[in-house]
Amino acid sequence: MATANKNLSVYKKETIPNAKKLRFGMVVSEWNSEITEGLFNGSKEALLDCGALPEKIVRWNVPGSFELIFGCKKMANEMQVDAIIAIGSVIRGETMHFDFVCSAAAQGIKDLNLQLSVPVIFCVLTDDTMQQARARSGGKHGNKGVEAAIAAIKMATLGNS
Ligand SMILES: Nc1c(NC[C@H](O)[C@H](O)[C@H](O)CO)[nH]c(=O)[nH]c1=O
Ligand SMILES: CC(=O)[C@@H](O)COP(=O)(O)O
Repeated sequence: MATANKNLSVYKKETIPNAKKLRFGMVVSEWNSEITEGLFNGSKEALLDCGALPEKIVRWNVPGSFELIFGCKKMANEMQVDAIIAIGSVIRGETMHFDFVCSAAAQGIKDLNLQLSVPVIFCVLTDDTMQQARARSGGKHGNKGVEAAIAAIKMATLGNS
């Protein structure tokens, strides 16, 4: 199902475990900061809505989506967190760089989920246009940051119920 047929911000709160005991890491790319700040705000608001405590959410910034990989690895190794949300926005330009950054970020974060003991949630928008990115970071299609927050809670409590 394409995003266009699903609002990214919709969740049934009663089906989400309470997050009050959970600690979250959020690694945020500075590239396309209008978009990544929208993703971060949506994600943090959803975590708080589901019971997370502000003092149990730690944020680090990295230059771009490629650096999300090292930033998440460093956070997992140095901070006591139950899940990490990797937030980025890659928007196609004139060259193939888009393809390499998107692929590297996806593969790198996938690899972290194989290597680390904490889940790393892929909250990286990969859009052809700024319009598409705005639509998915709080616009008409909702906010992928919300979707990522719910995924983080579910993965942090996987197997507990
Ligand atoms: N063009 C975008 C980038 N490019 C930068 C890379 O992510 C990386 O920081 C650089 O290659 C140095 O290692 N990053 C994004 O997150 N979004 C883009 O649209
Ligand atoms: C995703 C990118 O790196 C891209 O936005 C950079 O733009 P360009 O391909 O025109 O150099």
